[in-house]
Amino acid sequence: MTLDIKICGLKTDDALAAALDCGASHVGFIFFAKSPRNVDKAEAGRLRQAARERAKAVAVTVDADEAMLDAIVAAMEPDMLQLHGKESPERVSEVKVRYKLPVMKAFSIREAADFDAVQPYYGVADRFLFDAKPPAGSELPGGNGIAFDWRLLASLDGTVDYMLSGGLNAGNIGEAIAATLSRGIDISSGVETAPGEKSPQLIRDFFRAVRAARTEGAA
Ligand SMILES: O=C(O)c1ccccc1N[C@@H]1O[C@H](COP(=O)(O)O)[C@@H](O)[C@H]1O
Repeated sequence: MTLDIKICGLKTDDALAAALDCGASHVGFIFFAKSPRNVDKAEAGRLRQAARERAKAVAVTVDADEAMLDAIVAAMEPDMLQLHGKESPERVSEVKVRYKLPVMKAFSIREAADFDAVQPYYGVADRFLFDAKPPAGSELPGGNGIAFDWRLLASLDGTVDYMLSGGLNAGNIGEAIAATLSRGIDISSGVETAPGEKSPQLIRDFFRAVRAARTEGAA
């Protein structure tokens, strides 16, 4: 089974190049003013050019309105939208119709009951993303470097297409892959030296750890 790998929160040419050279399937750009990974729309548009034909460019937004989404889509021509706020199923549908792009809907998970919120989005969102609940006081709905209990994912039907995120890094990705049926993984702060500062070396280390885990799992 292929495993999609998304490196999120990219802002620089060197980090983007490392992600693409390592074989990232998705590269993510954050449009959320409070995030240290927030990127200017035009700059994201410039960066995403390098990803064409190599990886899917994902625009990450949080409860964005039409004006903001219109501007992002026009400036960077994403291949996919990641909705990381409290967008309702109706809102997800509207966004899909308006932009004719696949939508990945993010959910915050801390306990089994948090998966109850997912049900209304089946058949609406193209993919799910399961991230940890932000810690109290955090202004970020994602990118907090916190993992949730991956064993909770066992309650999901094996056919559910999701990306696993939240607190992944080179040290725990082997355990995460072994513990879940995830078809995709998504990492941001685990390949940073400081909030918003991506490290090409940590990106390479992460891919090396993924490959080692996959080789081990296949043996
Ligand atoms: O990374 C951010 O700053 C961010 C801001 C707003 C919405 C989502 C954000 N990031 C998402 O968080 C997860 C991964 O986080 P981490 O690996 O735990 O740091 C990923 O889905 C990002 O797209």
